[in-house]
Amino acid sequence: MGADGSKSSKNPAQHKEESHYSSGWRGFLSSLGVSVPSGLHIGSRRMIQHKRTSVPECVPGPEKLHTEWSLPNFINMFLPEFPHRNVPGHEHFQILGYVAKGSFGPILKVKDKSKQKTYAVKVIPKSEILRLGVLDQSKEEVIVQRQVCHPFVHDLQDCWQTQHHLYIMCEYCSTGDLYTYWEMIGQFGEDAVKVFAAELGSALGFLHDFGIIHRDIKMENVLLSDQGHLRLADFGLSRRLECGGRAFTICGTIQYMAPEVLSGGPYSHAADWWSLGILLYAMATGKFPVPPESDHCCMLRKVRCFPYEMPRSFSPPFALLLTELLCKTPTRRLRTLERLKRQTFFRGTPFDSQLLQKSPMDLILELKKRPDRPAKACRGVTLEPFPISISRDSSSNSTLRNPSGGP
Ligand SMILES: Nc1ncnc2c1ncn2[C@@H]1O[C@H](COP(=O)(O)OP(=O)(O)OP(=O)(O)O)[C@@H](O)[C@H]1O
Repeated sequence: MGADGSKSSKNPAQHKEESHYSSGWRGFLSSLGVSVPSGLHIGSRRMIQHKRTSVPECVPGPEKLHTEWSLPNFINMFLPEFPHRNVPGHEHFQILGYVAKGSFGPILKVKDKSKQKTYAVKVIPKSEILRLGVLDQSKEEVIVQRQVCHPFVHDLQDCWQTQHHLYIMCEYCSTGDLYTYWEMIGQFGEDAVKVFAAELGSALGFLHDFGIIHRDIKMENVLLSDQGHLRLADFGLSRRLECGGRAFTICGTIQYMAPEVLSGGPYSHAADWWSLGILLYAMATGKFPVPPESDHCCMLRKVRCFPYEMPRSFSPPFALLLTELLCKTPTRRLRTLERLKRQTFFRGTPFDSQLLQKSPMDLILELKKRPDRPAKACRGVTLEPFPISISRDSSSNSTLRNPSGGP
């Protein structure tokens, strides 16, 4: 399947290359004692988009990558962000299972034997990072996640590299992600949406004060604590942007991308607030205002034409909030936490992390007990109908390689 949910038109070389990775991954996971479901296709949606849009022709194939880089270089280029360790750590970690298919490699559930704690570890082949030209972005993910500490942001616990892989380890969230519950319930009432909006808005306000744009706000990246409260995760597309700075890279997940991102910029932190508006709209209605298109040009045309009128079922304060978030002109959009807090929709809502988390999210905890949850939660092992994608145009490659600023 392609990123648009349709059958992809891969040429034989692409098929060969993907099966190379899949079999490599199957071997790797099997060697760690993880059984891989036969339906699993480890060729991510992001990778398909990269191939189509941004891989320069001179990038060597995976076989060459292994032989062309001498071992010290293959390690040095990921230093100092990823300290080198010799083995994945069979003696330290017990692999408990497979969590999801990530964009670049699987996410595994592991137990630290000495601490008796459970973690989620993203295992990324270095060859994928180099093939897709996202070395700096992979470092940016851990630099950003190390810098931030906030009750609604998922913490980075550790990261390291071995000869061929990068490892990014976070605390394991047994409750899973918001997308799973959205799929189970179809839509959420405004009371639940309000709590998630306040928590996610608080996380965005905090990140933006640090100069960080997340760039991939979506339900799959909202993990939930044991009490069902929000933990924003996946900083794989985030970047630091100084006040007044602008970005140009077309990236994110297509149905959540702001018009100024889809058009190739310039854009800034306001783009995350648009994505928040899309997420809240989808939570409350069960569908996206504009369904995902196969490429960003089609999506941009649809977004530009769409009136973003709010359904009559929305309360007036909620409709007003979404109208302000889904404003196509970024400078007029609701784009600060202060302005979010002043919305009538949040009257009486305490924007304090402890007070927001005082009561458990009963709805989530009830849904967590439902027998159909495991089937919804393991969507990572099957092909998804939605595009969860990254798309970059060739002119924007330099932006990804220069995460600390500039176009
Ligand atoms: N710490 C965690 N605890 C529980 N589940 C997790 C954790 N981290 C990730 N997951 C699950 O794995 C999925 C993919 O994780 P993540 O988004 O970090 O990877 P990714 O490689 O960036 O993939 P994608 O491109 O799909 O966003 C999440 O949607 C979530 O369901």
